[in-house]
Amino acid sequence: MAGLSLRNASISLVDGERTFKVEIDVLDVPEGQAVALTGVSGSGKTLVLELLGLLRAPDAGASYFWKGQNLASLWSKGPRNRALAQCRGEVFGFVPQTGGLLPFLTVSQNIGLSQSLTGRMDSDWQAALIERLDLGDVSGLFPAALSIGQRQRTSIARALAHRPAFVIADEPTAALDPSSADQVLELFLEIAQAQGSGVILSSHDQDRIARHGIGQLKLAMVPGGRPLSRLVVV
Ligand SMILES: Nc1ncnc2c1ncn2[C@@H]1O[C@H](COP(=O)(O)OP(=O)(O)OP(=O)(O)O)[C@@H](O)[C@H]1O
Repeated sequence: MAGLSLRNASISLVDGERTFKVEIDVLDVPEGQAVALTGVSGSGKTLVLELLGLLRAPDAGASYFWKGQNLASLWSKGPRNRALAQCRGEVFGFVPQTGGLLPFLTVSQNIGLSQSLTGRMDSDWQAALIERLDLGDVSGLFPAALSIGQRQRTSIARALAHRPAFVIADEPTAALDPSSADQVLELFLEIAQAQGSGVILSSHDQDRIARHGIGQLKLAMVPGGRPLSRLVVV
């Protein structure tokens, strides 16, 4: 399969008295398609997105491949090694849950960041994103002066600007009203599809995901003693 292929992965968090584990037997993300991780709050959606985006190491024994490259092995030289950071920056674009914009950069500087970090400068594409995401009037403003929707659209533009193979978006519409959420999601999926990026997003809102025709992977808490969540096919 062309795309991301994760097998036999888990993430274990132990923090004093608190423990939490997510288990994933199989997770495939085809290139150029969108999938959504759903599940209740606290079921581990953000953790799995971080694992997929090389922001968090899986437990030992996981297999994680893209284009024949073993992405899981990139962690073997530590979390700050250059190959890991380079792969993360070049293959993925991120839309963090809170927007994650740098407060000291303007909208257009924030959007240009992913291009300058990867050396993929493309001012025409940057201008097209600003126009498509309706950010022209605010492109010179700093994030503090933006509405939540404008921040979210800026974050989406930044994640797409370097044309990553995959865009990872953590609850990209959670802070928006229902009609803006539908519009932003539609636009996001349309632009990602136009440039051939795969999209992996998380959402609480299974109805919205279904309405947009996005395939779903659900994280479900396993009943019983210890906090354990497992990915199930829905
Ligand atoms: N350091 C830690 N030690 C133990 N458990 C942790 C630690 N950090 C996070 N967790 C637990 O990991 C679980 C998964 O968190 P995560 O943020 O991935 O959930 P989520 O599904 O994205 O939630 P939400 O929808 O509310 O954003 C939570 O139950 C949280 O309590």
